[in-house]
Amino acid sequence: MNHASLYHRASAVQRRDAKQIFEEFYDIMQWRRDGGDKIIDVGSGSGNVLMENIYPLFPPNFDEVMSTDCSEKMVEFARKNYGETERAIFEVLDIACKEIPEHLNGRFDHVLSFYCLHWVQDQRLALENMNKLLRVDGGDILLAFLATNPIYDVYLTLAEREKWRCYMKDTMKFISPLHLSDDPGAEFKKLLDETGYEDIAVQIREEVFIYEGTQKVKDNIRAICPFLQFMPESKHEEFLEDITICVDDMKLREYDSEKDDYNFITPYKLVVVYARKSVKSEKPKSCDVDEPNKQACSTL
Ligand SMILES: C[S@@+](CC[C@H](N)C(=O)[O-])C[C@H]1O[C@@H](n2cnc3c(N)ncnc32)[C@H](O)[C@@H]1O
Ligand SMILES: CC(C)=CCC/C(C)=C/CC/C(C)=C/C(=O)O
Repeated sequence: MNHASLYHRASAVQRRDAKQIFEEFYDIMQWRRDGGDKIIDVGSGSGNVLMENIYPLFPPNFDEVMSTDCSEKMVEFARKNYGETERAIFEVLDIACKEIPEHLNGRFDHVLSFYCLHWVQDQRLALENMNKLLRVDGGDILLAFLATNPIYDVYLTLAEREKWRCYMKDTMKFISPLHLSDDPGAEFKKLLDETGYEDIAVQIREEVFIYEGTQKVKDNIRAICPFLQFMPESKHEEFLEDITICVDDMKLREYDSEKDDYNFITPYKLVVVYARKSVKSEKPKSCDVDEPNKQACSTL
């Protein structure tokens, strides 16, 4: 995704969900007693959700928030628009990178990520990297991302059509890894169990968002659709029009006679995750503890 200014204007559902979830989980997050919390946001995009909707909700004595994204254009846009905000820093970070940059290892108390992980095919690696970002003695993650969304079914339909097929190769690469899962919650919980987390809460929320007006839904799709970059700009409007017709075929488009326009009903499944970094207590190295039935030290 690189359309920072488009996304900045067309991200209402993302703003709504991120704010609601952060407010909901605020009290169970492990804020430091002495303040000084370091927070990283993964996949911040244009920065508006983090800086305008989440930042004002941080505890007053937090130390720093790092806004990150794999897209240099997004990070540049966020830094340009929010770079003067105190205690806010901006860095490029691909959460599915092979190795977390050394200066980020074990630096943070909290990892946040909203509407990003459905863009990441290797979610196991992403969770492993998030774990490395957290300080060695603990920390927590708060995530929200899509399991399913009707836009993915639209992509799969249009990718079969002769006129769009050549622009929509590797369609599955741009669809949430959990979109076709029978049990997205169990699948993701298993990943968390296997990547060093505990006190895990995974919820699959059935949500609905209504885009009022054809232009509004096209703007939102234009902001996030990964296939437009592969086709000439002269075909964009036709592609977007075909999407709205496909949505109509799915019975998700409703005519509003008062406005002489359409509303677009979007039922989606949102994965909401809270978890804490597992902190293995150091087992005593000594074997001189005289306890009954104590196993031989070799098995410590
Ligand atoms: C839909 S935007 C979400 C932006 C913001 N978090 C929000 O809630 O609106 C998804 C962002 O995730 C970024 N992204 C996708 N894959 C990523 C990855 N592997 N590492 C970091 N960011 C990634 C995209 O560049 C894009 O800016
Ligand atoms: C009815 C219908 C298909 C509406 C389009 C909904 C829409 C714009 C979904 C975007 C989902 C998505 C990938 C969001 C994101 O990553 O922020």
